[in-house]
Amino acid sequence: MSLISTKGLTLGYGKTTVLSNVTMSINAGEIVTIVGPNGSGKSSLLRALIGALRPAKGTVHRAPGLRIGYVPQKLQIDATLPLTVQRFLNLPKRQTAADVSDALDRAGVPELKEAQMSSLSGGQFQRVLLARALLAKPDILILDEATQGLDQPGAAAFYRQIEAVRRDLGVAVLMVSHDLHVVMAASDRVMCLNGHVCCEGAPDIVADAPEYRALFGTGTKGTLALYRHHHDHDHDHQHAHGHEHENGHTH
Ligand SMILES: Nc1ncnc2c1ncn2[C@@H]1O[C@H](COP(=O)(O)OP(=O)(O)OP(=O)(O)O)[C@@H](O)[C@H]1O
Repeated sequence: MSLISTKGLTLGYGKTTVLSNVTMSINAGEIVTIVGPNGSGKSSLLRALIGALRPAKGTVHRAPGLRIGYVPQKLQIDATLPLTVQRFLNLPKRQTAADVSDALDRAGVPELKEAQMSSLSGGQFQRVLLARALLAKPDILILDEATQGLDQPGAAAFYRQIEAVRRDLGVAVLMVSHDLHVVMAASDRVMCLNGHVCCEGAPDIVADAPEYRALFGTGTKGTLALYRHHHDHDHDHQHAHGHEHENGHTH
């Protein structure tokens, strides 16, 4: 059953198109990962899927009554504000103590309930954001580079937690990630974006993929489980890796 799908989805800001003609669908219980260079439209796609960005063209369809748990790439919290994890999880909607405990358990951080938000490590913070997303009792979790800033063991542990959540709750997971070697192992399907859907496929097929390396550089050669990459087109808008967004929108 399809939870979210798009047809001919084109996204842009003002006159600039950032993503063209995306047709995709996420089924119940699947783990799908979106990869792609900086500025390739990954976050924009997620924002369109959750309804926060209007399509320039095409459509987004969400199953009726669909509940989405969204984990943003970053969340700024005023460090001077005294705010415990428990209180944070009760914003903006009051939750039962049992639901808060259950969400923190599932996110793997039951001990953080009384901790100050400002005292959390990067990995702990992401798990609290995961707990917050779980409070929505989601059919699908949408995570935007949730492991950014975590070291490799931290990222791997986070993905194991996501897999456990999927196993226990049967939620679908759609995530953007740069941790390719970890992600490849954990995903049912991988979508590579570069202004359009560049390729899509099962991650477990290790292939020599020159086009993929052309996108991601060769620095990662040998450390990645590459997937088969059928490429039948050229890119007229390659983005440099590490590209800073011109409009001050940085991650
Ligand atoms: N609010 C906005 N207003 C104008 N342009 C935007 C806005 N948000 C994103 N963009 C631009 O759209 C393009 C795609 O951005 P997006 O954040 O979707 O890419 P991304 O693949 O998620 O990048 P990254 O890997 O760096 O997070 C970029 O060129 C970016 O500068």
